[in-house]
Amino acid sequence: MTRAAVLSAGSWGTAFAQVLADAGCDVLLYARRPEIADAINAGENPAYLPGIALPGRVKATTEPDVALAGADIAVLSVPSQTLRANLAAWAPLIGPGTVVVSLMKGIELGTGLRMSEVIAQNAALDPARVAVLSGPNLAREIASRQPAASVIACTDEAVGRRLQAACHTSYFRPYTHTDVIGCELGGAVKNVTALAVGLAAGLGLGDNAKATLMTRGLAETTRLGTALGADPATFAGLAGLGDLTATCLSPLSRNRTFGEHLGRGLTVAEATRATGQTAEGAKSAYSVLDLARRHQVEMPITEIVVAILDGQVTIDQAVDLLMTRSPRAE
Ligand SMILES: NC(=O)c1ccc[n+]([C@@H]2O[C@H](COP(=O)([O-])OP(=O)(O)OC[C@H]3O[C@@H](n4cnc5c(N)ncnc54)[C@H](O)[C@@H]3O)[C@@H](O)[C@H]2O)c1
Ligand SMILES: O=P(O)(O)OC[C@H](O)CO
Repeated sequence: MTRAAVLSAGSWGTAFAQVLADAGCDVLLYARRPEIADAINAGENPAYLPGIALPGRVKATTEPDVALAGADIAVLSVPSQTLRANLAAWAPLIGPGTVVVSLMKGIELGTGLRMSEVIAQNAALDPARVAVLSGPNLAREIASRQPAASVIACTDEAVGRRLQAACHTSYFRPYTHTDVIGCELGGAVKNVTALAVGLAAGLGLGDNAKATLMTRGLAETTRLGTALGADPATFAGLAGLGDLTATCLSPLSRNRTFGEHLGRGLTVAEATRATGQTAEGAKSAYSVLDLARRHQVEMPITEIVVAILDGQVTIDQAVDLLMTRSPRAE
């Protein structure tokens, strides 16, 4: 039987632990707080997924070494900006035969690194042993066993197929891919676009405005991805358009919700508190913009999101700035 360790027990880590268990894996979930580990061992994670009965095959521990000992697969699911610090403790515990899977959708501030790059560098792993799972995967829907598909990207196709088998269930359909760069960028940048769509919703703008932000957001994501070596076709797939659609349209999305709070007039601190869980786009907007500038890629929506987060422009001014950009061909 495949042994999977999942670190940590937030919304997506817990939901994906259930997917792995339903697919037949033996799963040990690492939780930082003992009360969360105890609750999971009693069959629920009320802090993150209240009302979801977890399968008995999902067990929890507060000891990362216990979770990782003998694991065939180590799944990492923490806020992106905390990954490096977490890896300082976890990397020495990852066994030589373990394959690492990133569930995270963010770009590291300061370095511009994708999460798989942070893992490969800090755990000294061959990139062929590091995979990424990304797609339209709202944790609450998946925890409720509603149908969803996703992409497992790994440069080693055989590793990708092994992981695919380890998490394929009647309600979760993973596809394989080899474009790790494209899948990771699709997941990280859609959070910034969803934040912009949330801003538009909070401001009371209509569906034309939201559709425009989504389409032009995907265009700027594709430009950045292509400049960084991704296959532009990836952005039309589940890890691109698929995830963008789910995140921008769903009230379950924390990034969209965060933007909506800002659009209704809350400050960044207030919107962060009101959202409660990780809204990666609030940080990744900065690292994505930094990457874009380094590669001379124009990303007007990301640029405006950063200007709003920094308080340099009001949301009304932002709409004006986007609408009065010089006319061009699509
Ligand atoms: N929730 C979703 O629907 C979903 C779906 C797909 C991808 N993701 C991605 O998965 C990653 C994790 O998201 P999530 O929804 O599980 O987040 P979450 O806020 O629900 O949980 C975060 C988890 O990380 C742990 N953690 C470890 N170190 C931490 C630290 N220093 N500060 C704060 N928390 C720390 C927390 O204890 C918690 O278990 C993100 O990159 C997110 O974009 C989330
Ligand atoms: O809740 P969000 O905004 O972090 O989005 C969750 C997932 O990434 C959707 O695929």
